[in-house]
Amino acid sequence: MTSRHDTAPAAAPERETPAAGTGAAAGTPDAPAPLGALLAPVRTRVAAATALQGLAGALGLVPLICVAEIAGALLAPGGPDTGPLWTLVVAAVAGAVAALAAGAASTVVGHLADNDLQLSVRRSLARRVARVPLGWFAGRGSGRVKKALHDDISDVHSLVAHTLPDLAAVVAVPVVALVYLAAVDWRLTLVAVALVIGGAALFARAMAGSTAKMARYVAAMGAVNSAAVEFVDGIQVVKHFGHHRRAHQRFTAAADDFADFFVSWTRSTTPVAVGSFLLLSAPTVTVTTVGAGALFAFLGWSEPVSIVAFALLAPALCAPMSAIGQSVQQIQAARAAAERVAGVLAAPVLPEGGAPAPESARVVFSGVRFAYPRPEGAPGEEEALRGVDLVLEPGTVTALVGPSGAGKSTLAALLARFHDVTAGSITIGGTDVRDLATAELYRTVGFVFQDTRLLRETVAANIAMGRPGATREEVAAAARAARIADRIERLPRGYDSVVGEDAELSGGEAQRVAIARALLADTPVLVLDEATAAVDPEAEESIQDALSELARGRTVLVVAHRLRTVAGADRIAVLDAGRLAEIGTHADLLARGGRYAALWRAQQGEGTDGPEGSGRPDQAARTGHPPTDPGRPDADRPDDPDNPDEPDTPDESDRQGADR
Ligand SMILES: Nc1ncnc2c1ncn2[C@@H]1O[C@H](COP(=O)(O)OP(=O)(O)OP(=O)(O)O)[C@@H](O)[C@H]1O
Repeated sequence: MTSRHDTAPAAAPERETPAAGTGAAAGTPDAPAPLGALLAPVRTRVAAATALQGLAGALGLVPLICVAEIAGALLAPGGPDTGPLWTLVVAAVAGAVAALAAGAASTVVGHLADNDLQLSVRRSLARRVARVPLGWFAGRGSGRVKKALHDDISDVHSLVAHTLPDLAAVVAVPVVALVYLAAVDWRLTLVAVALVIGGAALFARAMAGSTAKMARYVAAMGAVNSAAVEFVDGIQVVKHFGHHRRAHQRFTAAADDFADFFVSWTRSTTPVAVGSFLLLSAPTVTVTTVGAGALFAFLGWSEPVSIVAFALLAPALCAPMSAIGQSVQQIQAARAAAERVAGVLAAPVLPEGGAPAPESARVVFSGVRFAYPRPEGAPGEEEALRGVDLVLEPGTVTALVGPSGAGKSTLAALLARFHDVTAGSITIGGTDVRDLATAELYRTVGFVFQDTRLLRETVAANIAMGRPGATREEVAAAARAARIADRIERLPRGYDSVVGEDAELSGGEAQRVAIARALLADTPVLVLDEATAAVDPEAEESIQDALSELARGRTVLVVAHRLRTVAGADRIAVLDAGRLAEIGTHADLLARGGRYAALWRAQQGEGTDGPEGSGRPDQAARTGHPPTDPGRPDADRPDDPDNPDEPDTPDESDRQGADR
């Protein structure tokens, strides 16, 4: 196919705004750190909120300063000076009111900025997530998006709306207090500062090596968690095989190890940490400075009245110390959160084309190669598909079979563009799937996979997702065709029952709702993953009937793990180690005596055939297609590769370019 795509990497990463429209790519040398990039759109307002909170903290000291000044005026050595009294009272009240107003303004500005930031980040995430390949979600994508949208944004919220403004107050309050107290009495100020320095030094000692100790703490906690999960998750196996004592011992050993480490850590740090908190506590600072003030007054070094200022304001010097530790932790959490958000915002997206709807439903896989993206730093690259050529003719059912890991699901997922091919191309009606807009692609290709997800909406809405605007009659007709209408009508509110609330559907029922959705979507091309491996025979029968209905008249690619369910397909393509090994009808392939015949015999031997154990594929019921050739003798004995009556069909794999 077109050379443009032949050299294009899978899902050519197209970098978008890394963080809320900042226009710089995180991770590049000149890019701002993710947190800076994330906050850029609201930087001015965050700065304003921070400044206002700092101002509020400083203004909050004004009443205390005024009280100290009033005391100074009333206790003046030459007798009470009532002159500045009213001015000081007014200043105290004005300071208190202004502090409240600045604090409130900071809260409003900070929260509005945070609100806009959350909205823009969530929108950016939603835009990005809508354009990443569906295959991205199969990895760790869903969890990452959930964390980015919820937990990480809440960490950034704490930073913008609370931590940064509070940090400003934490810095402004001691600075203003220090300046005022130094002006009142520098000797007493030195005493207070000595306490702060002593407390901070002890705190630093208590925290020495805390990074390594924290890592050990996390590891020990992780060991307890995994032992607990292993114990609970594997309880059935463990009990069955009589290993409960060993599993229990592993859990208690991990818990003991954690407890021992924690006790030794706290034992070594507690005395120093407690000393630090004692030195920095308000009673210690007050008692010490007041005591020192009394001594200094006795020695004639200080005015006795300055004791009042220190009694009121010295605690403000060290009160914020504990808040700083907490703020630093929150900033670290927000930085990590911003990195994760930037990671999701930088997820590779699928480039889209604008080609018109394909004119036919003929699908051509041409030299398709694909390797899953490896996690960063992981060595090597193993191809899941190594050059597959395959044509799906309109209106036919093609089954993909082969051993586990052969690449069946991968090939099917590429047609639904869960990923883009690494090399080669996939066309529908001659148009490369990469040239179609996503909406056009999904109007053309429908899929029903084993892992069915229904939204927490009404059953009708879940089915109508296949065709927005479908009438209730159309929804009900699709449900009938998908053999799920009876079950829906028995729900408390019928089609208006909400999935997960009053519509608790089993896996097989959810599967049929998905089939009804696909029926309503009425796409000319369908990708089906055999979906009946885990359901009981009755449900399997219903699902197969529904699938047969769905397959009628479309170009269908069905991934099959159990051969009997697809023995009636128009063609069966056998994949092996990422290559097309054989292709033909069930009868052709049995006659060929190759890999398919071996797989078929192996599955017969496993007795996986159930009622069809005789080897008679119930062709019409399985795929909605008539048997390949009901008149042929082998139609009655398709499992017999040695059937002498089997016509020697040409090996279609040669035409399909198999075994490249
Ligand atoms: N998300 C993924 N990331 C990395 N490698 C993957 C991923 N999914 C599948 N693979 C690998 O790609 C190869 C083909 O897997 P695929 O699921 O397509 O095989 P399959 O034939 O459908 O197997 P099964 O019958 O067991 O479902 C395997 O080696 C598998 O380990």
